[in-house]
Amino acid sequence: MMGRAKLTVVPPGKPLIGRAIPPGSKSITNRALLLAGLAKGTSRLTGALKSDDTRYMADALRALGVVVDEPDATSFVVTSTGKLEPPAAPLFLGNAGTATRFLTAALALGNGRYVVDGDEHMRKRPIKPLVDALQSLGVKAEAPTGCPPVTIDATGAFASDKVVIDGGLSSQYVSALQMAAACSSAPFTIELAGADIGARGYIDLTLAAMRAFGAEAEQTSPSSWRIQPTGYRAADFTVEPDASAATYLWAAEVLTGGKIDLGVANEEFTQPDAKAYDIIRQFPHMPAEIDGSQMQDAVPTLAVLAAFNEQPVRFVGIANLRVKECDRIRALSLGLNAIRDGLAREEGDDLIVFSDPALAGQVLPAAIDTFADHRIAMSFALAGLKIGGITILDPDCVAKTFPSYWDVLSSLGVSYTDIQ
Ligand SMILES: O=C(O)C1=C[C@@H](OP(=O)(O)O)[C@@H](O)[C@H](O)C1
Ligand SMILES: C=C(OP(=O)(O)O)C(=O)O
Repeated sequence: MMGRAKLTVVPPGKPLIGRAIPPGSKSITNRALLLAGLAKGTSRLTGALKSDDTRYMADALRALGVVVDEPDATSFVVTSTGKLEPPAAPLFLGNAGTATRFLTAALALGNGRYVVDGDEHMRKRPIKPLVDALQSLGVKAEAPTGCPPVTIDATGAFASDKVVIDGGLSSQYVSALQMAAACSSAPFTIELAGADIGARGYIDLTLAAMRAFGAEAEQTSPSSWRIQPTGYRAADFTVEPDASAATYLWAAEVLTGGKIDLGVANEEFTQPDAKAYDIIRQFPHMPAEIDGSQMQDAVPTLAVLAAFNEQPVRFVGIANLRVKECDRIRALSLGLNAIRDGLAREEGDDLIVFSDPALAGQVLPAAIDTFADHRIAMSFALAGLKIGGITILDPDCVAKTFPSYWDVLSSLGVSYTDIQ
C-alpha cells in the first residue's frame, strides 16, 4: 500500500477521554498462527491482530500449504496437516521479525527447500545466531550476509537433541527454537550461550502459547529449557490485547490528564511491555534511570514521554534497540533533537532525554523521520499532543502492528492537518 507522506498532529488542548481498546497482541498472534500451522486439525484464534506483521505470517503459512481463513476482523481459522510444505517461491515477510525468526526455525524441520526473505529493513536485521544454531543441529541453512534471505534445505530432523543459542541480539531466536523443538523427534534441550537474553517475558509468552497448543516445556535452569517431542494439538485460542500498543494510550492519558478506558486492566496483560505502566503512572516524576531491557518496545513511548518529565531520564539496557525496525536509539535522539536541539543525547548505547515540562504548549515545528518504524511514528505522535507543529513522516508505517492508530487517536479527540 502506498502510504501518506506526512501528517501534522494538532494538540487537542484538552484531556483525552474515552474508550479505546488496543488491537490484539502481535507477539501472541504470530506465535499462535505458527503453532496452529504446526498442529494437525483446525484451530480458531480470536481477538487476533490483523496488521502487516500478522498478514505476512498468515500469507507465509498459506504459501506453505496451510489453510488460513479470516471469518472476521479479529479471527483466524487455521486448518493444517501439521506439515509445512515447500513453497513455490521465497517467503516474503516484510519487516516482521517474529514471522521471520519463528518460521526460520520451524522450517528447519520441514522437508525440502525454503527461502525466508524480507524487505530492505529486514535484510539488515541479524539472523546469524539462529542460522548458526540450526547449522549446529545438522541443518543445511545459509544466510550469507548474516541477515535474511535465509535458504534452508531441510530433511525433517535435527541431528542432535541439544542446541546452544546466543540470544543477546534477539530473544526471538530462543523463542523460535523453542517452538520448533516440540516438532523434533526426541526431548530437546535449549541452552543460552551468553549470560542473558533481552526481554525474558517473551520467552514466557512463547512457553504459554506452546502449552496452549499441547506442548510440554519446562525451564530446567535460569538459562535452559527442555521441550518434549509432543508436536502440537489444534486449539481454540484467545489473543489478549497488545501491551506495546497500550503504552501509547497510557502515555496519552497521563500527558493530557485524561481518562482512557482500554477495556483491559494493566495487570491482566502477560506481555513484557505492560511493565511500562508503572513507570508511565509516575509521570511527571519518572525515575532518573530506566532500564528498558525487559520492556524494549515501550522505550520509544517512554523516551518521548520523558521529554515532558520533571527530571532528565537516562535509558539503559537498550543496546538491541539498534537492531529493531530501525536503529531506535538514533531515531529517538534525532526526532527529539529535531523538536529542540539538545533535548536528547546518545551515550554509547544509552539514551539521555533532557526533560523540559515547559515544552508543553509551545509551537515547535519539526518533521519527524520515522525510518518506516511504526513505534517511532506512534511515540512521536504523543509529542504532538502537547507541542504544536509535530509532523510525522510516513505515518502509515503504523500498519505494522496498529493500523487503526490514527483513527483511534482521532476517536479520542485528536485531529490532524497537512495530511499529504
Ligand atoms: O518475541 C517477540 O514477540 C518479540 C520480541 C522482541 O524482540 P527481540 O527478541 O528481537 O528483542 C520485541 O522487540 C518484538 O517486538 C517482539
Ligand atoms: C521490534 C519489533 O518488531 P519485530 O521484531 O517483531 O519485527 C516491534 O514491534 O517493536
